[in-house]
Amino acid sequence: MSRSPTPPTQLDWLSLPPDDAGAPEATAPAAVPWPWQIPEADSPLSTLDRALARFLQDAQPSTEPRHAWLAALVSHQFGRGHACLDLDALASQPAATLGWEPAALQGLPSALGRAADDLPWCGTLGSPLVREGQRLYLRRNWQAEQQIRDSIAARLALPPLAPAGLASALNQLFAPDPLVPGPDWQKVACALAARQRFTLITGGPGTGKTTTVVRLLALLQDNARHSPQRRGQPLRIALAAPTGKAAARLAESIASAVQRLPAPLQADIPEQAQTLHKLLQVRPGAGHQPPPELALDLIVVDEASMIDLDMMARLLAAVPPNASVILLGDKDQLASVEAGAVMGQLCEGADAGGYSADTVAWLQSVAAVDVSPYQGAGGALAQQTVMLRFSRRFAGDSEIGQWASAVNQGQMAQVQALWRRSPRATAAASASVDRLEPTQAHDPALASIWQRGWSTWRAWLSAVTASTAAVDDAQALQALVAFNRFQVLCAVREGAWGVDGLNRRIAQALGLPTEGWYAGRPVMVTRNDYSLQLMNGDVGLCLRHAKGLRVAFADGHGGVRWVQPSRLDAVESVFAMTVHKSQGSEFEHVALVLPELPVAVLTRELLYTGITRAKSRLTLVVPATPALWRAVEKKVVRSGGLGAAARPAAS
Ligand SMILES: Nc1ncnc2c1ncn2[C@@H]1O[C@H](COP(=O)(O)OP(=O)(O)OP(=O)(O)O)[C@@H](O)[C@H]1O
Repeated sequence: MSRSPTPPTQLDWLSLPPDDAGAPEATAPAAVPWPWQIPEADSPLSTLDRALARFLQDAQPSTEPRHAWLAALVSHQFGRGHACLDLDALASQPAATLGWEPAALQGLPSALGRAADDLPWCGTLGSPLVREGQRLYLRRNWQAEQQIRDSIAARLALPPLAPAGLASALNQLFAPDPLVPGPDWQKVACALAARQRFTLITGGPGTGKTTTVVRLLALLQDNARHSPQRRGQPLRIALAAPTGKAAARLAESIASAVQRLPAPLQADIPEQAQTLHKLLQVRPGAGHQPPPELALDLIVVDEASMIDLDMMARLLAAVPPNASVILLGDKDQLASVEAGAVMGQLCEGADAGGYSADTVAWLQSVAAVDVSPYQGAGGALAQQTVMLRFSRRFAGDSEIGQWASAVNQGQMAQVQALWRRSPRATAAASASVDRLEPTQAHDPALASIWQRGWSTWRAWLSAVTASTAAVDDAQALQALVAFNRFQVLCAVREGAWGVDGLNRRIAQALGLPTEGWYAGRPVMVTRNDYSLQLMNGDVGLCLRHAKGLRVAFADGHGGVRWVQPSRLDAVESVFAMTVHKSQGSEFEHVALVLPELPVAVLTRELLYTGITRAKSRLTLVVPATPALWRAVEKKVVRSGGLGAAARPAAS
């Protein structure tokens, strides 16, 4: 079989150094038999995984077949979102680690971990693979982790900031609330973020991440305006999020939280947020351009759980070393689509706190908050990590909150009790969580869920389609708001319970065409389009505009952008979307549809993310309950070196 040349993207992906920087020289292929013992067609290894192994073998032949296996497995794990191949996990739990069926595992050689000891493609300057302890990386992932760790450590090592009058400002902004149990974590988060240049704030929906940050920004700006060193100059602040939708939502929540501040504190808080792609000038196909140098004093990034390794490394490199970085997110949500679980790993241990005696004493003195029950041996990062625990959205006996918490904590008995307690979806329109166990995808009860979910939007649509008048901007915005109140979320794309099939059947149930452009068609952009300024995940509605059929997108500034359907080459109907795509969005009412079988992607994180997209109503569509139980049991573990265990011990 001929050895195919390596595509340029693969070199880029390995982060190989230039030819003269120590890269292994190509030599004739070794005379060892190619090590795959399973037919290519049945192998869970992709062409790319094999190509990488071949490339390395060609460049620097090894007589040990297990070396090629290791290289292919590192690539395989990268493709599954892991930052590295965890050799311990591979040895102890190969099936769970690789996600392979028993038949595929039979082809796997034994003692692969031992073969990693003399792997020829790692260990030298610029080598394509890097081993750190029991973790084997593609060099680029290792570099990204290093950059993230170094940048965070450098920020945490700077002398603490000491905004004047911090204690009184905190007291002014955070009045005691007897309804909130335990320490005032919002006040703690604000205090810690004011003292150091890197802070992680994690919390479930409605726990007050935005409110806290807005109060922090008010406090810091007030301080800056009164600081003689700054001569009245406010801080330069940027707000960002990984997707267009998340950025728009952040801007909206910030604007509304600013309104609730005392008037003198409202000045100089930005109300525009941008995507990380735009801020960091990431262009598809542009290769690895150096990150821009951002001129700012502080950046707040929301939905940080969606940020992958590469993007986080780029972000931290772009922010000046003495500027503050505040990451907001929910550590328990689905990790990024691309490799890494940066937020989840950096926040490991956040539940327990792990605050040092110094931090506990400092918080007591400056914020009058007692976090001594959360004292522990966390490292420097733990001192700057806060978990907000009280949800004002899902407080008390909120059923969605109970579902979210039981699923998140893997409490199977509680999930089963909640399931039994939920009424059938069509019976009680007032229940905040209801459920349906359809026997087949054409179950008429499903059609009634879709019709009821979009009833306001459909009424609006029939009224405008009955009229010959064109739709104006205000009407288009109303239509988008009405449409976005309800959303069907699926765990998978394919099959009867996946996005593709459901989109068609929902359109039929609503009496709409299943193909082509028509007034009322909701679409989602599936690829970033920089010329149209549309981002992957943006949702628009096709409507009858004065110039003909146009797709209306909210522009994020209270206006509408109209785009000709013919210019949109990467869109799909969006009655249903995957839970992955829904990250960063919320809807009044969510119908969460599970597949019949417990497929690999159906995990606790996916369920939790889907459930928490619902603001006031959740309809669970579960054709077979074992899939639900299995998902609750299945927690995703992504291998990587940013977790607490890999970080330096307590400082
Ligand atoms: N300390 C507080 N006092 C009063 N209301 C608060 C407080 N903190 C948050 N809220 C209210 O709770 C709701 C949720 O707060 P916020 O939007 O800040 O949470 P979040 O964690 O950013 O939510 P999301 O999950 O939407 O990102 C808002 O209506 C906000 O006004």
